[in-house]
Amino acid sequence: MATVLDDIILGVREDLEDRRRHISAPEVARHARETAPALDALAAFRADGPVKVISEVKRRSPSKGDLATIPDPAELAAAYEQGGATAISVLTEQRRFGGSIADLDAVRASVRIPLLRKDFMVDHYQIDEARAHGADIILLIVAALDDVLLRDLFQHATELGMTALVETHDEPEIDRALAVDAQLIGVNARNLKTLDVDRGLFAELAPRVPADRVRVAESGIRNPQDVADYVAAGADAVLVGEALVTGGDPRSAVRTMIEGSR
Ligand SMILES: O=C(O)c1ccccc1NCC(=O)[C@H](O)[C@H](O)COP(=O)(O)O
Repeated sequence: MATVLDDIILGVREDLEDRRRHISAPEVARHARETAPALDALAAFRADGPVKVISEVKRRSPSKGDLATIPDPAELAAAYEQGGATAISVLTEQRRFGGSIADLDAVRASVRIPLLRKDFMVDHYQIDEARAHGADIILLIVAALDDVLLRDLFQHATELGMTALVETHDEPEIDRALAVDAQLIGVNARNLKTLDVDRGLFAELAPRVPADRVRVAESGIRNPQDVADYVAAGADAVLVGEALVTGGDPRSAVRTMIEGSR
């Protein structure tokens, strides 16, 4: 039976073919190479100081439906940056998350910190697009890729000077992330096949990720206590969406999460 992740990727591939008909792959690749160099996201995550927060622009989701309208993603991202976010994640998938490449452009124009294009990457074209629109980081979901494609997309991002956030959900996926030499490794508490969230998963899996890698706890983070728990379990960074877009004061929410983890 098809999983939620399978369905999302089916739609992503259809939308990708549409865009490819409008702007050819060589053209997007040329734009990607002509764009100002990507910011060094790894350096930002490895800098001294408290936990790093990746703050997400997220309108809706398969698990929760509508979360926030976010009429001005640039304003939201600026609030995140003022609150002390290390990076901004922009969900660009349209069908299930209500995002777009236009959101990426708007956010890029409003912040100076590294930008993650959060989407379901299956093709060089999407990585070129991400770079051409100012993203510094792309997401690679191990569960969505075979080893050959994972390595190929990882190498392509690296060649463009980008950082890949390689997302895992179990031990074999961590081993696959390590096999491509991923430096930024996410453990998603949300199972993308069932949408169940397990906040205890990070603590179980983190010891398998070498300490010289940046360990990111993703999803289901509700408050500063959750962040503190993840830091105690070895997280260098957390990725937060829903709690920030629904809380009403994104700037203080980011700041409180950082302060609460000290
Ligand atoms: O959020 C979902 O329901 C979802 C479902 C299927 C695939 C991906 C999904 N989310 C993407 C993310 O990874 C999250 O937006 C991100 O980790 C933030 O999660 P949260 O803080 O729980 O909003």
